[in-house]
Amino acid sequence: MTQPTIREVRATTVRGKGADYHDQSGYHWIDDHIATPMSVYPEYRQSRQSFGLNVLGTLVVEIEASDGTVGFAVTTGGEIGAWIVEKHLARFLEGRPVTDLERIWDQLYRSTLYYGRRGVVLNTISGVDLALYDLLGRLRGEPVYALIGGPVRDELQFYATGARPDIAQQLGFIGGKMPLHHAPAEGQQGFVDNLAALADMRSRVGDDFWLMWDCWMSLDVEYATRLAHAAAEHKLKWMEEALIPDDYWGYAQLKRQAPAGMLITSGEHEATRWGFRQLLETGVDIIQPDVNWCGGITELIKISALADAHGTMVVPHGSSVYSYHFVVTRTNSPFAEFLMMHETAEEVVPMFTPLLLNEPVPVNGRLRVPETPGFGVELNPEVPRERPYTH
Ligand SMILES: C[C@H](O)[C@H](O)[C@@H](O)[C@@H](O)C(=O)O
Ligand SMILES: [Mg+2]
Repeated sequence: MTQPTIREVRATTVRGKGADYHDQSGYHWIDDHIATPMSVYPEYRQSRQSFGLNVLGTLVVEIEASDGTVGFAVTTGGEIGAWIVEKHLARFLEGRPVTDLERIWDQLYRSTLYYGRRGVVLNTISGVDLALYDLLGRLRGEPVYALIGGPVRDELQFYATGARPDIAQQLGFIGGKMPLHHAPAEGQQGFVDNLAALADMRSRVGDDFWLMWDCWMSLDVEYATRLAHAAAEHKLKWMEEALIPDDYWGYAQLKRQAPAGMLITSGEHEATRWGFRQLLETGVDIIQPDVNWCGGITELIKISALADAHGTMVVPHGSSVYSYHFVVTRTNSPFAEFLMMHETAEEVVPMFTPLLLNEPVPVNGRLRVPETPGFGVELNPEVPRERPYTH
């Protein structure tokens, strides 16, 4: 039986919410005075959108096979990603067998090295790789998790990221990760306010519920060390992405200086097996690649094996069905992240809403990954998309 080949690759864009989940309108906890590397500039402290966290928008990659079957994936990339797909990457896909995942990934990565290596280029390569897996699953009538080794557990368990870990606890999640609100530039008052917020949440959830901080690259080693030691009395479980991703030396020092028992984690803005090799060698306790940003499933399989050899857990940054199909197949990924995209983090809503139909969500903090072919989701036809470039 001849293998279907790739007939056409199409890149479209969406503005507002979707895969660029920071692109919210109106009040949203995810854009409310969260510490960032830009916090050194007072005018950019209140809103991450003010410095452009939502400029990219959503990229949708569709790949049509010779028999008319279409697979797709969504990621953060917008028009830049669409240009890269249509003007550069399409040539390595069209005409090739759908099963050529490794060869295609290698050519996409090598051919963009002179301007890629991570960031929006790897987001785009990830989107292509995920669309290929979705297409292969649809062609074979299999969920993606069945293509990459099959489930090692019956269901996933989740911690929730958002402003209300106390509500996440009531909803059945195993922990709550809060955004850190004040960076070093906000001085001692910011330090005190950070701790007060943690102490307050600890008083609401009791001693055993996991509480974590997401520091979103906003700290330096000295401040992070002091904050970690001060947070220990409130049983902070992990301090996430304290430093900028390139400061591997800082992560190694922070890991050495952190209180015994407190986990140091990072990785959502890292990409490829080479980037994660550097991060793993710092000794961090958990790496958190985003499968929509690190290179897709083809690359995350390699990253996960490297981590496993280091005895390091892989808990992918929340990316809806794309991480669920991966996490359910890996023994060193014992739980997953669910990002609370409800504006006050008080309800469970689909992460990429309203972009996808049939997007599953955890119930009581747990989820059985659907057996539907591919990633099991469809594009919502009511969400307008544009195709800014063709080839
Ligand atoms: C909540 C964090 O500030 C980010 O918005 C989030 O995308 C990411 O860091 C996470 O770990 O969920
Ligand atoms: Mg994070």
